[in-house]
Amino acid sequence: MEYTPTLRNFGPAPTADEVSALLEKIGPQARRNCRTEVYKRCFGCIDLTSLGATDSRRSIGEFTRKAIELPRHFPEAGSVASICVYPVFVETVGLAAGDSKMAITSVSGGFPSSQTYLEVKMLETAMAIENGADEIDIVISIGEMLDGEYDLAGNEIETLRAEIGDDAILKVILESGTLSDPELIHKAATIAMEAGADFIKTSTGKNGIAATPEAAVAMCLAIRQFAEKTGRKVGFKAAGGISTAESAALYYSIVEEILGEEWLTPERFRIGASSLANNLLSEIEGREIKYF
Ligand SMILES: O=C[C@H](O)COP(=O)(O)O
Repeated sequence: MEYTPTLRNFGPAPTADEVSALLEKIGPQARRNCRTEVYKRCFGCIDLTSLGATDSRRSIGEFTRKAIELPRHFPEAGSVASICVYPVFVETVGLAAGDSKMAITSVSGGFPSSQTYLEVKMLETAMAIENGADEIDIVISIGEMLDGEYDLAGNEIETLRAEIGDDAILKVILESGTLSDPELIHKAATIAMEAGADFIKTSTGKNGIAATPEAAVAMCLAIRQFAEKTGRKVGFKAAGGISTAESAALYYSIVEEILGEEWLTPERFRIGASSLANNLLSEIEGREIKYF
């Protein structure tokens, strides 16, 4: 596929000082948002994740059954947004989920390093969708981004977007902790959105520094600029190392402040997490819950 290198300027990247100032401003609201109503909304935005080396068809089947039964055990909390697994378990989730409407997210494209052939990324993605994935999470080519090979990084995403078409939601992970610099995170966000991402996502949770509030601010600003210029409202997914109810409320508050209420639904806001659900359930129920 031909890629036209068109890294357009949708708006300036924030400086580190601007990011800090915005976070300081958001702090009080984030503390006020540490309350049951917000925790419930965060719960409904979770991509409930199991991406372990020891995952098996048995363990993922059990994980899925527990996720499906959440609203029955915890009606106040309700359901999560999706279950997120490795592609080889998409079919397992689908079988265990039965007639439930639980969405299935599959990581793909050589997750978590993205270091494989584009053809392999395409085949892995096509197979995940064929097996029932509704949403695909891929990782931007981090090394190429660090080397300034922006067209190459964008080309890959665009090719995978074309492969997926409208068959699934595409989330692009920027691995913001590795990119580190707000300007580079902002650039990666823009490249991913231009190449067709439906969501941009902070981290894999597998490569050192995971989600940070600073990266979330840089990404949400890029989403806002992109929406203002193109009219397309790309979603934001915070993921990697998010385990406390307070941190979920902080990411919620960043989205609320920068993007507004219309982003605070599972259509535009997700939290990818393997160890957040019990803590949110405990806050919502007002007692310690160890369900997962
Ligand atoms: O995509 C989701 C992340 O891999 C979850 O990371 P976590 O296991 O640190 O919560």
